[in-house]
Amino acid sequence: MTMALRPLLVGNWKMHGDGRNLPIIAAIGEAAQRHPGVDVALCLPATLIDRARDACPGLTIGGQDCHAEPSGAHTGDISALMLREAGASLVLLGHSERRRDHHEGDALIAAKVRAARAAGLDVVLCVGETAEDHAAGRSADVVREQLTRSLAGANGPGIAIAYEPVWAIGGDRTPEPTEVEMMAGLIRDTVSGVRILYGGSVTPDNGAALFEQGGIDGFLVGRQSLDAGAFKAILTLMFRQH
Ligand SMILES: O=C[C@H](O)COP(=O)(O)O
Repeated sequence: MTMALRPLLVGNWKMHGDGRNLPIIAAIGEAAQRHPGVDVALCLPATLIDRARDACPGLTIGGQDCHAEPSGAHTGDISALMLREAGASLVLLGHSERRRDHHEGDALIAAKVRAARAAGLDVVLCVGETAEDHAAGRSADVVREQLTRSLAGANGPGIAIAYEPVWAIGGDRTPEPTEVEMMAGLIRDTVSGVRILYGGSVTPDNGAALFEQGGIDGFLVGRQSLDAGAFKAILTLMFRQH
């Protein structure tokens, strides 16, 4: 029998937000307290982590990337230990925007996963195929390979996998819930004991069907996490269905 895992809702603010947006974070923190059956996290720009931690002690705060080394001559980078010290307890790794903008490959991402776990951070590892791979019917192969190479054996409750088809991010297109369910099954068969999230253009409108039929444990939400009302609506639909 498969044990039900606690639902997890993660917001990713990407390179958005400054001190003026702390009230949004506080509103999300309050909503999270009212929905104790769902774990809620916000992955923020590093500049906001300590202020968000102070403003919302109950909310899980995450970073959006970390270096594979604990310290060193790496101008502009941030280590997992630094994120932890600032107040983060999880980190997103392998997001397709990091793979695209910084040419991150699976071996580097695996090293970052190891560094994050060694620093005591939970990890949300992002995987997903491009539009080209999707059109060619290679989604399952691509995701299986990314999982195997980027995780390098890491598994268990400190890891969540976000299935984010690259072609669904930042637009208004999502896969059918049945397609998400198939990929969630593949991920579950490849890695044990992890929570599985779907990410890519999630909204309060499409979230219910994806959550109900997608075989997932939650969402990784981009744009709609910058809008406290929309993010709370997604949280509410997960809570209702749990
Ligand atoms: O990390 C979040 C994803 O890239 C999804 O972003 P989006 O919800 O704006 O499409």
